[in-house]
Amino acid sequence: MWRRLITPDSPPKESDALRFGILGAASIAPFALIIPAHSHPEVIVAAVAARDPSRAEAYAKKHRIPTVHKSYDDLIEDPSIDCVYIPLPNGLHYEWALKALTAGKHVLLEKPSVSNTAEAHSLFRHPLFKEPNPPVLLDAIHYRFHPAWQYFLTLFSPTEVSHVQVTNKMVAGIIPEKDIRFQWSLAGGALMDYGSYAVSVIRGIYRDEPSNVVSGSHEPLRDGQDERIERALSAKYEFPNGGTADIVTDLRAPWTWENITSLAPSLVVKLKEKDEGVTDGLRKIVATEIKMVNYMIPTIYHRIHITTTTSFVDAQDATKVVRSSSTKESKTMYNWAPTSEEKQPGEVYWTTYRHQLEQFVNRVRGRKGNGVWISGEDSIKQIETIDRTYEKLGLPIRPSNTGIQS
Ligand SMILES: NC(=O)C1=CN([C@@H]2O[C@H](COP(=O)(O)OP(=O)(O)OC[C@H]3O[C@@H](n4cnc5c(N)ncnc54)[C@H](OP(=O)(O)O)[C@@H]3O)[C@@H](O)[C@H]2O)C=CC1
Ligand SMILES: O=C1OC[C@@H](O)[C@H](O)[C@H]1O
Repeated sequence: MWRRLITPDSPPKESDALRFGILGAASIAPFALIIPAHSHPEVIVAAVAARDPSRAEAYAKKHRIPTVHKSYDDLIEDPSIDCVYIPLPNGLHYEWALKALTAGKHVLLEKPSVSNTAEAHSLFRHPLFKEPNPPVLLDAIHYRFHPAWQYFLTLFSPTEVSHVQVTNKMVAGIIPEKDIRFQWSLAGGALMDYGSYAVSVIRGIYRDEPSNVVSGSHEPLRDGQDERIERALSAKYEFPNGGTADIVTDLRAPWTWENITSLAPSLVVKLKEKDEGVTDGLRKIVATEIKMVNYMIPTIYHRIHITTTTSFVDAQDATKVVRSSSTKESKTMYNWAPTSEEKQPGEVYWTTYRHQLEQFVNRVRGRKGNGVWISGEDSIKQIETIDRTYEKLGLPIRPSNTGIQS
């Protein structure tokens, strides 16, 4: 299993395999595309371009990519390329996605899809999507494609949810201060980066948009540095069903025991308590809490803990708990359930990125796939929630390199 995470089975490529090009010699590309492509018979990573061609050469050699283009534009104009993967800094996503789509390429776009709401509207509602045979564009929120996440969503109905807590923290030292994530001009910030997963999690769990960003706070990268860029951020939301959500994100959290032990991003969903009526003067209340450990890298390890607490309270005074007991079940889902009507392709060693690639290729090929997808409207709402959060906290909306502003 561990070996196949890095060196998965490599079936022969089909003669009409899709040819992908990568913009930038980015750190995430081996995990998000190059390794997943090995096990996909319909995907070839055919080309890469970097601002510095010698960097692209070295990257191509290391990852056995046959073609190196002199510039991002050259790669996009290469008629042999079908799909472009864009792992550029956030602030460049809009510009290069639009260029690639306009050139007729399908686009796998790293998260967060764009810098702000205006860019999101302009990109995902672009007139080119109304033309016949439009290209495919996917906002790469990869964890949503894994069976563990899809299984987790079947454990409750969104209307039952009363509270969600999501924590995505990294300890200091992992991300250097000069990183793209801390640069204003490149649309950096903790909420744009690790925090964007937390935003997508709460929206995915409620299957709705927050009715209100209630409150929040943030911490700057370091005193005296660009105050528009947050190192850490927390926010509270309300949803139309009356439920709430809290997100916490930090890209340089202090090395406390609590932060180290919470490195695997976790989330807790509390369901609305169920009142099961009164018998012999006692009211039965059932409370359910579902915790998912490591929703982001579930292939390596994950657990879904379901705790059900049944309490009997005085029918006249609910604060008097007469007796209470809990049961706990733990579940995992490393592959699609064998009982599903149509067995989905998948292996236990497939990462979230590999599952994502499977569905991306299905869309490009016009195949139904398993139905897991992120629509353009979903991507717009994701960015709108990020912007609403910044506004509530008094932080500026991230800038656009193309002049498009909210
Ligand atoms: N899906 C996931 O799990 C993850 C997604 N990401 C997302 O992927 C994107 C890239 O992240 P990551 O790979 O960590 O970043 P890197 O810094 O490793 O890569 C970014 C690439 O962007 C290019 N680039 C172009 N212009 C600039 C510029 N002005 N400054 C810096 N780099 C520039 C560089 O390419 P060149 O080689 O041409 O110089 C560089 O290789 C981000 O949007 C991030 O949010 C990141 C990590 C995980
Ligand atoms: O997308 C991401 O996921 C993993 C994090 O380490 C990273 O900062 C982020 O860009």
